[in-house]
Amino acid sequence: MIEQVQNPALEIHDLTVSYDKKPVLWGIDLSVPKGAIAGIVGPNGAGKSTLIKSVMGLVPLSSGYVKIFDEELNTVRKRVSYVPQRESVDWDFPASVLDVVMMGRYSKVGLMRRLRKADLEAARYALQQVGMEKFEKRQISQLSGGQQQRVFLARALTQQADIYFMDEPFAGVDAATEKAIIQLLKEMASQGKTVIVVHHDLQSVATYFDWIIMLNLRLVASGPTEKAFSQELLEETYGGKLTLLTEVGELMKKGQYPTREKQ
Ligand SMILES: Nc1ncnc2c1ncn2[C@@H]1O[C@H](COP(=O)(O)OP(=O)(O)OP(=O)(O)O)[C@@H](O)[C@H]1O
Repeated sequence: MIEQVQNPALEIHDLTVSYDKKPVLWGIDLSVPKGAIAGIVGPNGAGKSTLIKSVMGLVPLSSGYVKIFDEELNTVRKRVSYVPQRESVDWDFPASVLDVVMMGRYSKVGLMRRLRKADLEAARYALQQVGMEKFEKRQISQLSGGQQQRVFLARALTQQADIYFMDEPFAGVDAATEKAIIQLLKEMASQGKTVIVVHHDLQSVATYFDWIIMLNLRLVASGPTEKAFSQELLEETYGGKLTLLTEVGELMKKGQYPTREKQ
């Protein structure tokens, strides 16, 4: 089930990516509508992070192309924000919370311009949005995992981008933080921003995302969650190995699976 959309926020065409000549993504063709909150799901090693990295130009493409708002990445870079996996960052780097969030402004205003009072205000506002305003002077090495994730999100928010790519923003955060983050992402989407998130928890897919990308080396599905998030396609994506799949499938059959409308 692969639904293509007109005038998409993200378009990926015939994308193949290999590491050491071994393909990890194969012939991916998909598009994501503007204003969607899209989840990328698939088993470990399915190529989810690689998909985001290839969109961000961080890994070379063996074939294909990526367009964001119908443009090459370099043309629209200021409209794009990327939140990498928390583990991929050196959190021992000596910087305060405010420093890190202010760094987000550089991608908006350009490296050559000095940051102004308005940038400081934008950074503080972003910290408020993620409930971290009291921590602005704290060294980032002295934060918990969930607090680091919030700071990361605040940094992304200050970029005031139109499309956000986030690699597992809920990894290692507590339930309250996860709720706060998803609320914020939904607000962003309701303002027309497009949010694309690598996600692991299948139980929350239907409540979090209105678009779903199911991946396992090849693209299994890309479409509205209510159409694409089916037992059959889940089995195709995960090879039917997870017992969770059966549980999710049973709930869906009984009509008990939560949907965004019911939330
Ligand atoms: N820099 C790299 N060099 C070589 N192989 C890599 C590299 N990065 C990832 N891989 C391999 O590419 C495949 C896809 O990795 P990727 O991190 O994109 O998967 P993922 O779906 O995000 O996995 P996970 O759910 O475990 O985070 C895996 O087999 C991984 O071992």
